[in-house]
Amino acid sequence: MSSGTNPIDAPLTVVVDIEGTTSATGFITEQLYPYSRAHFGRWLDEHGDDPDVVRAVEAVRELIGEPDADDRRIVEALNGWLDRDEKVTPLKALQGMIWAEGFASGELTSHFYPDAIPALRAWHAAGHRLYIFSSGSVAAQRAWFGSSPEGSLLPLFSGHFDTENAGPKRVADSYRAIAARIGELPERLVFLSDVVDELDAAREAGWWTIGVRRPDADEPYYDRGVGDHPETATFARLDLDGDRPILREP
Ligand SMILES: CSCCC(=O)C(=O)COP(=O)(O)O
Ligand SMILES: [Mg+2]
Repeated sequence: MSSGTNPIDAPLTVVVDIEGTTSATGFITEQLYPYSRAHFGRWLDEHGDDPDVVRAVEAVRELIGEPDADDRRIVEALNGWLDRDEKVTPLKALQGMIWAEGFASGELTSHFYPDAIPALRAWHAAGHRLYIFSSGSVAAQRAWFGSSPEGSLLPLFSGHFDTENAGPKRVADSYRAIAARIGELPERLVFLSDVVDELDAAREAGWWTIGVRRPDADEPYYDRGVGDHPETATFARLDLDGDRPILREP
């Protein structure tokens, strides 16, 4: 993919995580998770023939090793993963479909830290390409960023990556796949996340990393910290003007 690679003096490309980075984990676990829990059964009833739902249900059956699992058992498995906040791809796929409906009807709203939207807008205006890499599915990402309190932020983004189209977030090959997909050299890519294992994986792939540690983050994320990655509580400190990201003094 070197033909699509940005020139070395082009602005750095920024890839952001959502939960714990642009947005509060507690908001997602307290608003979005219960909403999906309340709607899994209805969704399978009403959309069971939709090819995306069929694919997700088959993936659940395979993961739980029960090829004949009925809808009741599928919902039970989904809720079990939700209870343990396991970022399982078919769970995230079904949540994304359900949340998209919730956002469209106005039942759901999204949350962004006060520094996140101004920084994303400024980086975009300065010519940085922006992408999202989240365990939340692409459908969930589009619904979330499409319904921000300041209107749709989707025009700011050049693309979306999730565990289905890129791979697990704690695996370096997922970051290599993203770099290849967007035609960018690893040293031109900056990843922002609250999870140290994700930051480690991105760095292993040759990316710059910034650990985002929000003061209001729930345990265990805040307590785990971001290891030896540069750390900030706010996007406002991030200077992307040079050939590497720099954190300004707070
Ligand atoms: C609002 S998008 C969906 C959020 C979600 O379900 C999730 O698991 C987010 O995890 P992240 O990788 O963004 O920390
Ligand atoms: Mg996160």
